[in-house]
Amino acid sequence: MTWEDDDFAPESAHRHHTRPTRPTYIPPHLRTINPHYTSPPQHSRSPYFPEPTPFRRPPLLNPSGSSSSRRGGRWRRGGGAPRGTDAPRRSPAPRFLPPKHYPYDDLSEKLDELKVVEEDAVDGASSKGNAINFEAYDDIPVEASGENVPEAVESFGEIELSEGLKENIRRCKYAKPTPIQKHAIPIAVAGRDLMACAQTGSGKTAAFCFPIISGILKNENWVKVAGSGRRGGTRVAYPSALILAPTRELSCQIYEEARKFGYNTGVKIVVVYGGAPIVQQFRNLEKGVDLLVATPGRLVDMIERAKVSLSMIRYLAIDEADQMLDMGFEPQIRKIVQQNGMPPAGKRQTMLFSATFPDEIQRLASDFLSDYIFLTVGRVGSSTDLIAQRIELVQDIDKRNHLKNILRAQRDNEPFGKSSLTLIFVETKRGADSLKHWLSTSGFAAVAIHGDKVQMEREQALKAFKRGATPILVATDVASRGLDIPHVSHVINFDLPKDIDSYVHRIGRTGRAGRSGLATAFFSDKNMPLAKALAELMKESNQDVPSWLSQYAERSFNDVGQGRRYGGSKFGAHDFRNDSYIGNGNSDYSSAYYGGDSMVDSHSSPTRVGYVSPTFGVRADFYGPASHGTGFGQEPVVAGGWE
Ligand SMILES: Nc1ncnc2c1ncn2[C@@H]1O[C@H](COP(=O)(O)OP(=O)(O)OP(=O)(O)O)[C@@H](O)[C@H]1O
Repeated sequence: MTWEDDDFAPESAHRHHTRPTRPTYIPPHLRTINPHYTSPPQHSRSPYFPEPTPFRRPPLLNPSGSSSSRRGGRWRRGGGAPRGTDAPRRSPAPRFLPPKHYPYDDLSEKLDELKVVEEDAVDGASSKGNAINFEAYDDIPVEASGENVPEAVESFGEIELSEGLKENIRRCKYAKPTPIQKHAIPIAVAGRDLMACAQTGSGKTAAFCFPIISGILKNENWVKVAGSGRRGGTRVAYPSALILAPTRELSCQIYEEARKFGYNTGVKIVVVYGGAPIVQQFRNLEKGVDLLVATPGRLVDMIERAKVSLSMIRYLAIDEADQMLDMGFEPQIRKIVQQNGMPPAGKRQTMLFSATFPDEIQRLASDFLSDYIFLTVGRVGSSTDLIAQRIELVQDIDKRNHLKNILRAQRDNEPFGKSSLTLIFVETKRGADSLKHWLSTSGFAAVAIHGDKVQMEREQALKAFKRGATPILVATDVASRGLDIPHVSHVINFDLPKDIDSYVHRIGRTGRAGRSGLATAFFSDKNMPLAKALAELMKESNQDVPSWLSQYAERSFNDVGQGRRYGGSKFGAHDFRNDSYIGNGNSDYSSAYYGGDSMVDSHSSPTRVGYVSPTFGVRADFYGPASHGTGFGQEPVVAGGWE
């Protein structure tokens, strides 16, 4: 079984992480409400990103369990277990009580906020365009380390991209680069290897596609040699660029995006992924391919059948790179990158992207890179501040009713006839089918997607969801990464994942590209070990942490230690190379800037000073037609919303 065929159940390789001390980054739109933030705001808060309304409902636990989200940041080691009746009575334990009263009014408030955001025009931009709200932040933490880091740019015009690509960027209505694009594209265009981290929905796909497509176009002679040829009677594809992604759906999405960017340029783009008829994919390859997008399992299959050769690869991009190198899939990636004739690091250009990048994975990944630059835009492993997060204490037995009530409240609150989309994550494939069935019989049109579904079913489910025909999608983690579905306004973690990175990616299916989003999680006693990481993440994202969660966080830390399996903080991940350099006198690495305060490590010299300014926010267009349609003779793309 290949890994794109399976759901992701991160049972292994969870490791210990330490969290560097950094001043808390407060986005401008929240600064006025943070009592600890001293610098004055640089500009008035954007009307399009209103302050999250604090959730006023008291937590569903006994009143003795009070703690402040702002005060709950100190974790003590040691101590006894709170679970079960044998727990030592050191302090009053927060008790799970069945929810008596659901905070639906809060939910309505949040959804109201979202609607305001969605309805307002941004800078007079067309509701159909990909208008970016550049006032969403005026600064964002950026860290770039490595030697001779190329300068960031403020506009696409400043970057040496091929003309055909620039034309397509205009067609896509990408008026300005997003922060990750401002930094990553110049680095990549300069031919440097790159390990890049940026928050979910912040435009990483274009950040690796643009340099690759431009590079292919600039090296047309190379392209002529690549493409396809014959070996021993069979036709072999010789792509010059390879993009690897973990799931079939994400591969297809990247392919569609790349096709938009490569439109009318002559760059041949092909996708291969498991579950779809291989013969058709052979045929596509035989027509020649410059840029191949692939899932690892199907690609290995193609290589073994001598349908693809990697010997001409010049550009390699791995999306969701941390996941691609975690969970036992590393051998498959090594096989592709190191054992099948691909030019070695240094002879090819390698770019790794993700929103989360733990040190251990960085260490593994560095095998594939040469003299690379480590770039983080936004806090690594952090969720975007555009997502309002709610954590509710709900026991397993109560979850379905609780969900039904939330969905009902949401539906009652829909003013436009067409519902916004709700993505519900569950733990197991069977759980997904069962919940989908129950929702359908309870009057909520739902579809399910998971690794046991045949590809056709997966595609149909996703399509129905995107169109809004079935506005609820119940999914396992197979849908947690990368998928860009613009109208997802609410992500519900019916079952919380076991590690915090999965949570970050799951909730990142909303609040994308500058839009606001809402993420609700049902926290049951099973999730106790995730409490600490969850509370920290919420604090990092300027969310109000329920006092009961802060209490659990302290307890789970004491009981479970920092086991990575259940979270283990990865926040503030940084170039792991700095760890080894600190103290040995090497000063080549590291610069880090958070909000207004530069934090230059005394052991290192800065390679870049300043903020990304301005940054990024797309005018949300909930109920409009496809906002990503290219309008130049292509099928609507995957990211097209209501197709
Ligand atoms: N410069 C830009 N201007 C306008 N829209 C953009 C720009 N760059 C990207 N987008 C849009 O932003 C959305 C999110 O981009 P993308 O899917 O690449 O995010 P991501 O960072 O890869 O997210 P994830 O971490 O979830 O994979 C897409 O709909 C994309 O079309």
